[in-house]
Amino acid sequence: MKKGDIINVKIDKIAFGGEGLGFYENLAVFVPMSVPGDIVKIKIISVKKNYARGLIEEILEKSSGRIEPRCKYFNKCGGCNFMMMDYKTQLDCKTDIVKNLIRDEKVIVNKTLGSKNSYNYRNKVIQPFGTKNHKIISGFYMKKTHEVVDMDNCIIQPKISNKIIRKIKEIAQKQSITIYNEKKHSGFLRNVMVRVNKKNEAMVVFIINSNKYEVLNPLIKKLTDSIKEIKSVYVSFNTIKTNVALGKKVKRLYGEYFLYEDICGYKFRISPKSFFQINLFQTERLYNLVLDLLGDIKNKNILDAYSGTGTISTLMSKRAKFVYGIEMVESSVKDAKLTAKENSIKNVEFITGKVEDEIDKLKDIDIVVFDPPRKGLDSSIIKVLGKRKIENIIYISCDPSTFIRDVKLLEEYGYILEEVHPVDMFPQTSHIEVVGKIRLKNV
Ligand SMILES: C[S@@+](CC[C@H](N)C(=O)[O-])C[C@H]1O[C@@H](n2cnc3c(N)ncnc32)[C@H](O)[C@@H]1O
Repeated sequence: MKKGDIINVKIDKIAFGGEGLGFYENLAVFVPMSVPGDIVKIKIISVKKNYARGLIEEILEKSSGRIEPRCKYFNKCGGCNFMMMDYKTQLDCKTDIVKNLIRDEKVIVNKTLGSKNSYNYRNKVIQPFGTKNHKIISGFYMKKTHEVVDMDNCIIQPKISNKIIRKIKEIAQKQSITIYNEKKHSGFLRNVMVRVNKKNEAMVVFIINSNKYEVLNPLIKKLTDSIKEIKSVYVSFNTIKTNVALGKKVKRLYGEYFLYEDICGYKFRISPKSFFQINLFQTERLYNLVLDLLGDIKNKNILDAYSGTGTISTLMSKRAKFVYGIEMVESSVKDAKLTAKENSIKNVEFITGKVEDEIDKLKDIDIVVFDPPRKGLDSSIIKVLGKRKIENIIYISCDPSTFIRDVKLLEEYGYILEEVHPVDMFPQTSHIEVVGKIRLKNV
């Protein structure tokens, strides 16, 4: 096989990362945007020793799970790479991907817990601005480029987020606000972040390429006058050449300091820089699943490692003897401490720092709940777990590949993975969240 060849292939399943996988003369062929059961005519774009990749030229036979994507930007944007599958097929594919990664009959892999709202769920969005024919546009970057797709309505975002961003573009255009040019590193307005809570209240953060924000004042006045759901406006200063949207410093320019969010009966504060789960309905289910997997913890000291704004710590505190939270983002820890105070919770302590630096200092831990970022656990943490022989671990992961890597390393120290629950936090996309229950052998 060589680049440029046109072949027909039947898609058997979806591989980790979201691409369809079929076989052609025993060679694995990956096909983006395909659905299991599709028969597709593809053009080969690369050939390696053990596999090839090809792009769909024509769908010869449609899978029964294939649907017409509801988003008009689907072909350009690339963010929702599962939107051409019906929701049941998306969930089945996610379960299958996790099973294929784990490849161990002894581990129970449960069916993926689906989301009631598979659209309009994404309560935090950051969009870059751009210009096209002198018109201000915003959206997401076109697949594998830094070119902004001009988008007025992203259907996985809440309607209010779309409305706010449309209004910002309209006002910014009238007020001749300049837009950041990545290549020249010039222009003022870089991105906007909108966070929305269950009550449909919004926080808007303008990310600017300047240390002076005053030019935003008339825009904010017009925006907040016309959209009453906006409860808080911040500016974030980001004057360096970087792909990271938010700058280090933020300043409140209008309204409240926080948004409040209700989760399982507790009120949590959300600040501009704090991590907060992006699909709220599923978050409650995720957290309840964690509580179920923990079982009876009334005599247990628990560590909530990577605790964010202290959501899981707070929920566990009701049942546990004591809970420690470790989190490196200061504003998140501040939010967590205030939540504990406001809810009169006495049996929690939040520590600002890196998990890898702090975990071994806590000597009385019975159980650990990990919820790390995509890169998973630092190898030094695995070594501490090996030495300390923690009886139970709950591991929440937004990247099953690093989750499996860490599980394999823990197995060398006598831990076993008992069960895994995929939870669909990110409908329409190939992203998968899993919760694993891990325990020490013979305990
Ligand atoms: C996936 S979030 C989980 C937050 C929280 N459990 C929740 O459900 O909202 C991961 C968190 O880990 C924090 N973080 C990333 N690396 C860290 C590290 N090395 N040590 C401590 N916290 C870290 C991030 O700031 C973020 O708040």
